[in-house]
Amino acid sequence: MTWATLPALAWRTDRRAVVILTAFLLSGAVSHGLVGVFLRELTDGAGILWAVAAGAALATGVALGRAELALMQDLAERMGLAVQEEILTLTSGVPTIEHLERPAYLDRLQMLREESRHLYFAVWALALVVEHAAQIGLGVALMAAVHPVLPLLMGGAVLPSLLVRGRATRHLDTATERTAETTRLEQHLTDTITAPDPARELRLNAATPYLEAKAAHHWQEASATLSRAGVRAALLTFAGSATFLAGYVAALGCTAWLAHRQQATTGDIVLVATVGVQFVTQAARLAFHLGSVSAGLRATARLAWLRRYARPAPPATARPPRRLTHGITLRQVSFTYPGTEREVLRDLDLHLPAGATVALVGTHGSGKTTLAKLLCGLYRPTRGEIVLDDVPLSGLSPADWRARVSAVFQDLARFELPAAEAVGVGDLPRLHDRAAVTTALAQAGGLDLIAGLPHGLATELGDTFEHGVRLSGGQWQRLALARASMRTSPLLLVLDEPTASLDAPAESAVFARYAEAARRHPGAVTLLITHRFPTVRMADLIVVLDDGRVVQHGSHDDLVTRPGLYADLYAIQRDAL
Ligand SMILES: Nc1ncnc2c1ncn2[C@@H]1O[C@H](COP(=O)(O)OP(=O)(O)OP(=O)(O)O)[C@@H](O)[C@H]1O
Repeated sequence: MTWATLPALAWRTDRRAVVILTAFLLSGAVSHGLVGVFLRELTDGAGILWAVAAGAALATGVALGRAELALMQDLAERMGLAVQEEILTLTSGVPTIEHLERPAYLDRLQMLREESRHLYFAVWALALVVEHAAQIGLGVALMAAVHPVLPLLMGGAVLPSLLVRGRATRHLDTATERTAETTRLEQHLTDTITAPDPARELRLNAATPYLEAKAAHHWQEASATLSRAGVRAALLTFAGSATFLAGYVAALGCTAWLAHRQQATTGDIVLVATVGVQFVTQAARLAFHLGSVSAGLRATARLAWLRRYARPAPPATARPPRRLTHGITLRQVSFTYPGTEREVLRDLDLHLPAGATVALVGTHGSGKTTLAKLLCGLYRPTRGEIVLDDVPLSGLSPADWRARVSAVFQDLARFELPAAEAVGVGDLPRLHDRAAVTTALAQAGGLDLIAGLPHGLATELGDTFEHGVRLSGGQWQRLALARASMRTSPLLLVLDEPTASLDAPAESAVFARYAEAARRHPGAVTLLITHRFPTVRMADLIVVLDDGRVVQHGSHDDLVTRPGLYADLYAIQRDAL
């Protein structure tokens, strides 16, 4: 990322506005400089016309400043919006989801989202840097005409001051970076306290004060770090301003001395006083705006990181088969979540036959959901490979593969949309296809749910809308199931505990329908994850995971008679009934 990135962003947003703005900025700079010249001539007795000219120059400067302001505001706003849109597109375009689940990436994204606001000011600041630099250049020329030492006195004070201010900005940025995680934690706790879903549990446990105290602690920790950095930055800024002032006083003293020796006129003193004041304020503003520009540059650097990170995957070497004939095979697949040490899946060798309904069984944390995420292409195996018939999954474009996968996960999305759309987004090209939505709902057993809604499929769902209908957990699950049923020919259907809120017979009925559908479309694999054995036993193949390894696989009748984890888990559940 270079300085050119910011003007390039502005140029991309609106060329005409950039050209007009530059003309305004330069004319504004000249009119400000001319005020000093006119005042000098007036002081040295050149007549009333110079006073009028000084007033006109000042008025022009002010008028141009107003116009600039409006133009810049509009341009910067549009640029900020374009960048926000780009962040959203890039974030959602990353083929895997590790950037959404990994703290280090979340911190970077959080900072990018926050800093993208700096972009708004940075372009603005960059324009002002150009204006102030032009004004300072003009001031230097005018002072040099009185005596060459004057700009040196002023300029000698500018450089150290700019460096000091740069350090002040760096202090603030380092503090923001260091507090990113704490701020995120505080935000998470505050959201938890104020969100409607956790409210019940929080009230019953009376845990709100505890979470509030924890959030306050994180907030205090972050704000203490930030305010320490703020104080340091303020002291440095003060030191910078003092250096400027010293230069100004020295330049004015020097001109008075020159006037005393008849080497300068009284008008020159007025000129240096006027230009000097402008110089001091312009240099202070220049330093301030340079700080904003450098904050913007850091934001663009993070944007560049996101662009690199979200770079499209290498071109696909194959396309997904139209239907599976052999099935999905895992060869020595291992997986470690990025940023962690522990392998959560280890050396999996597994074949999921085409047309089969496969149940994944295992204790909590054994790796079932992780395996499902790998199969869906949401993560890539750390070692080993996944093969569809004879096509390696790594050779497919992520978008091509995901277009052939349907899934419901435990932490399903609650789309607060009209009911028809909340289901239809499962297959965007058929979002408004009422017949397809109804068929999907029938498959998920959700038709009664829709019949009970005040406006049927047109009912707005969720609490966000005033007239939105609040659904139960089980009802949201029905809709998620229906959404996953929108695609008619997925090669992989993943149902990861999508019916945990239903009772066991209702869950069995749902799975029986999906198992039946799988038999009718034998070119796909249906993967069930559930802890309920009446459902598990329906599967053609049961895979038992323990601590990231496949420890058993086979049919229910086969596994239940063999000593092992499956028989143990089955016995525990049977005895509990
Ligand atoms: N995003 C993540 N980052 C790091 N570790 C994770 C992440 N998601 C899961 N894990 C870890 O991976 C292991 C397997 O988790 P997974 O969710 O796959 O288990 P599971 O068998 O589906 O459990 P459950 O039956 O409770 O749903 C767990 O130890 C979990 O802590």
